[in-house]
Amino acid sequence: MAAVLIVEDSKMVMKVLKHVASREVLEHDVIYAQSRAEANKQLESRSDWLAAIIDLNLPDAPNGELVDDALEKGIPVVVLTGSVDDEKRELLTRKGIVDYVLKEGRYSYQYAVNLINRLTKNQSIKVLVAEDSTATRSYIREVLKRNLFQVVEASDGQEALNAILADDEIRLVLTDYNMPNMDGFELVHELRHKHEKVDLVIIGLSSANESHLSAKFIKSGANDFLFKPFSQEEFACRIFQAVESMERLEEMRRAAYTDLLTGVGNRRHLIEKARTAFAQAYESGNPLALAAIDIDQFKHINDDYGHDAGDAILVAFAAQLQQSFGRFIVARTGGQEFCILFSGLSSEQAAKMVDLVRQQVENEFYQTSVGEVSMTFSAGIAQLPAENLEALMSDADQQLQAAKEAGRNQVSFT
Ligand SMILES: Nc1nc2c(ncn2[C@@H]2O[C@H](COP(=O)(O)OP(=O)(O)OP(=O)(O)O)[C@@H](O)[C@H]2O)c(=O)[nH]1
Repeated sequence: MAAVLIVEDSKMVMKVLKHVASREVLEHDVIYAQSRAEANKQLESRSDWLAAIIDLNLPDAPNGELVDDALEKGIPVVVLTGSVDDEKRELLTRKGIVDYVLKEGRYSYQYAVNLINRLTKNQSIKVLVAEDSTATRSYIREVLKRNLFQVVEASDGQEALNAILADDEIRLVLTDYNMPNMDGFELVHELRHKHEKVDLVIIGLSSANESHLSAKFIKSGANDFLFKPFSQEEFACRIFQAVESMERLEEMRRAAYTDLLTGVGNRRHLIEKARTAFAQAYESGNPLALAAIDIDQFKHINDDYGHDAGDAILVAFAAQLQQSFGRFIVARTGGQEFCILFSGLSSEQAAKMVDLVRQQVENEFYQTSVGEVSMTFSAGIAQLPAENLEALMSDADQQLQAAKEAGRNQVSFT
């Protein structure tokens, strides 16, 4: 667990910071100090610092000396300051801090702490900078690195395109317009053939005297644009805003495709995945099977042990399916019904795998708040050819009914 240092001499401000940090910074050790001497002792005691929030004026460091100490150690710093003017802003930017926050009340402390969480997430975001000017590229790289992003660089559009096609982890692209081999618009066009706005955020860079380019960037498919030259402050704000909206969309998409109770995929997830799996199976001639799985006599379980116990069993069973069939597509498609899409397997091969889990389940007890409960399930499995997912599901359902009618706790397949 990396550490975050918070240094503030005012007891009242520290109280607010502690309150906010204890609620918001959950992934790190948060260490507090009230002076430069105390903070430096802490800084010496370990080396895994993620970042620091430091008051610019401390009794034993009245001119930001502790900010310099931390920056010298390569620790990203968010500065707390009582006032700011152009001169101070310029000085702080030159020092290479992440950001400064005016001590204006609760919201500003919340903002400072949020920046720590932003830095944490930035560590796993890869950004590609496509820019032919070495000076601008290295300026952008420095600002991105200061904010803990991973940075990949390209000096023209073609190089950028190749890098992105070869690396799925690139989530954000900053692209200049004027570049050799392929310009920024062409790059955006090419990228939008493959990546939607939520998968890959693109920000165009254009000079203020070419203001028409900004709208053209957006029309070509960029998410946003920035006029050059930009201040570090503006740049970071725009990047954060773009990344946060990507994360929000991602979260919405995840929620739309996830079953709320069990956390496995829902019917929509299955339908979405099946579309690609069907196309691949028909193209390659590889087999594809679908299992419809239904817990036996689930109504009795609810009646005998209560709805909460029923829910606990659904959660545990879904986790078991996910663990056993994680490399395939697992979805909860109804109350006590689950489906598994087996790409590359015939229904006979899938049936063997499902039957192993069936045997495991019949010999197991599930922990619930009212004690241990045992259960069984039945499964029906069908395979291609089928016209579409609905037809395959209907074939699998017929097999499931056959398994139920034959006495439950068994697997039937075509
Ligand atoms: N606890 C709980 N129960 C649910 C949920 N969704 C559906 N059920 C219950 O699942 C039961 C399904 O009952 P039936 O369709 O009669 O099927 P069954 O009792 O499993 O019987 P067979 O399928 O014939 O073996 C109903 O009692 C539903 O209320 C859920 O999210 N949580």
